[in-house]
Amino acid sequence: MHILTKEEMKKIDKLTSEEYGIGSEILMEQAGISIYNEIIKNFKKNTHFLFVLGTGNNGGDGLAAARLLYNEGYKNLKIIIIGNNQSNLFKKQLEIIKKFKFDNFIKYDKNFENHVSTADCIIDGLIGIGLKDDLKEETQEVINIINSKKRGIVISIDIPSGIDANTGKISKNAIKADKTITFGSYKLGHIFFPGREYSGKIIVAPLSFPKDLFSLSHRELVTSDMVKKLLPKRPKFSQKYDFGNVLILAGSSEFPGASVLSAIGAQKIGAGLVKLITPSSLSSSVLEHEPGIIYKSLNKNKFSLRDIDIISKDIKKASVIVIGPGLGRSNETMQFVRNVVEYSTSPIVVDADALYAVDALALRKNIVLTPHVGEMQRIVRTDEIDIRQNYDYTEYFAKNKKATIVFKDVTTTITNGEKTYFNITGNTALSKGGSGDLLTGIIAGLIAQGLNVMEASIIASYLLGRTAEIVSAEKTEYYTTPLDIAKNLYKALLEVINA
Ligand SMILES: NC(=O)C1=CN([C@@H]2O[C@H](COP(=O)(O)OP(=O)(O)OC[C@H]3O[C@@H](n4cnc5c(N)ncnc54)[C@H](O)[C@@H]3O)[C@@H](O)[C@H]2O)[C@@H](O)CC1
Ligand SMILES: [K+]
Repeated sequence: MHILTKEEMKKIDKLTSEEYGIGSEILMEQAGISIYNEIIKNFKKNTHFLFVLGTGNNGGDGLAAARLLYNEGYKNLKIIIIGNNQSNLFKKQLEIIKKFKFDNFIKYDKNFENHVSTADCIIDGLIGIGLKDDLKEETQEVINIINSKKRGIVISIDIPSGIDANTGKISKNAIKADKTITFGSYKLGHIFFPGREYSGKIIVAPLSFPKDLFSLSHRELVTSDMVKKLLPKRPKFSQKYDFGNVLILAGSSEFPGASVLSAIGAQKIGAGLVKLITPSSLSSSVLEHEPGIIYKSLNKNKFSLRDIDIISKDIKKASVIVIGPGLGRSNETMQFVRNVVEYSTSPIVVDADALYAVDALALRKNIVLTPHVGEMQRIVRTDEIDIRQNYDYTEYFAKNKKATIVFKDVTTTITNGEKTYFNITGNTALSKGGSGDLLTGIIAGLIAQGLNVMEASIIASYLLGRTAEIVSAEKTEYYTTPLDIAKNLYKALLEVINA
């Protein structure tokens, strides 16, 4: 599913009308029908509805839905219109609903609170993708009353009013919806916080938009279907060398655990051979978890420059390298990282401490950087931009550095600067030390099986998040650890494969 900016949505709207002859009036009627259909599935005819509408096309959709309900015998409907500048389509919808003899329009006055608190269902059609600048005071007030006095269910049309469709940011205030019915496809504001939270459950009504038009967006949501299609094949006539060779250069005497999780991740996702080389022997516990992993310790505290000579054969043999988890950040180790990246031509997953060397690395498209929020903010070297709210900056950075980035956050951004995928599976069970190391290993294990770095990152992010959801449904988000997730990865895999 493509994820659109408001500009892209407007362009698709325009092309649907101009190139395909399906005009905005038809689309608005369809929007109304899709809201109507969602409502009649869930509410009886005696339900008390309050439609709170602006005067743009978002409000027009609301009028269409209200009229359809009224016509079908839903008589307890009140409509309140906020604002003056009526769009042409809004005016038309207003004329139509009046022809149906609907006249229960209420004014915005001191009784508004009462209308809000007695409604079983409030439909928010104040503002959609047409939000401009900061919310006007009156609109802020209306939203405040709805959020604080509502008793019933709140359904937003297209996007909760007050949420910027391009960023998910709140403009002064925004409706907290239980459900949002959007049109054509997701907008970016639905998947970035706080918009994602304010949207509640999101339903996408396709309307008559031609599917081909959505490809004008280079951004997509990672879905189970997508993951299923991308999963590497495991032909019967094969052997371990067909599933690739993962080399993990990770760990130190100070941080021996991270490398273990990376190695387990690579093994559990199906890599043919996983070799973990660590400086310290403290990571040998990996063998208790997965004796199939090849483990080698250099019997020292941390990697340093000359270690490249000892492992050069391994580097040549590797179909993919992981470098970073638990390395520490000493100068010598950073030099080691730089040398490995220069020496190898294979795909490399650069994570954690190795990201500290990023400025000095010769990056290329088959190098994946996997920063979390703090690391990402640091590697883009600017405090002026809140990187969590500026996916386009992450895209720009990837393009500029010619690398692939997996920016791990509640909404994970996977981008090479040309195509971008957002993953929204996962929960707070992942906000724990070690889950990034596990992800890194899973990405590498998938690359080893022949996927490109983008494909591997898409699948790994989805599966990690989905497994966290499945495991914590049983064990809670408090209790679930990266090792639990690693051991249960098969559950998300089965879910995807059997879907
Ligand atoms: N784009 C499409 O293809 C389709 C769009 N439709 C609807 O049309 C909407 C977009 O319509 P419009 O472009 O008319 O815009 P909107 O209706 O989303 O927004 C304009 C309205 O919001 C008010 N507004 C904007 N900024 C404000 C602020 N800061 N404070 C207070 N009020 C503010 C304006 O006064 C106006 O009443 C979509 O969200 C969707 O609901 C649907 O009819 C289906 C098809
Ligand atoms: K809205």
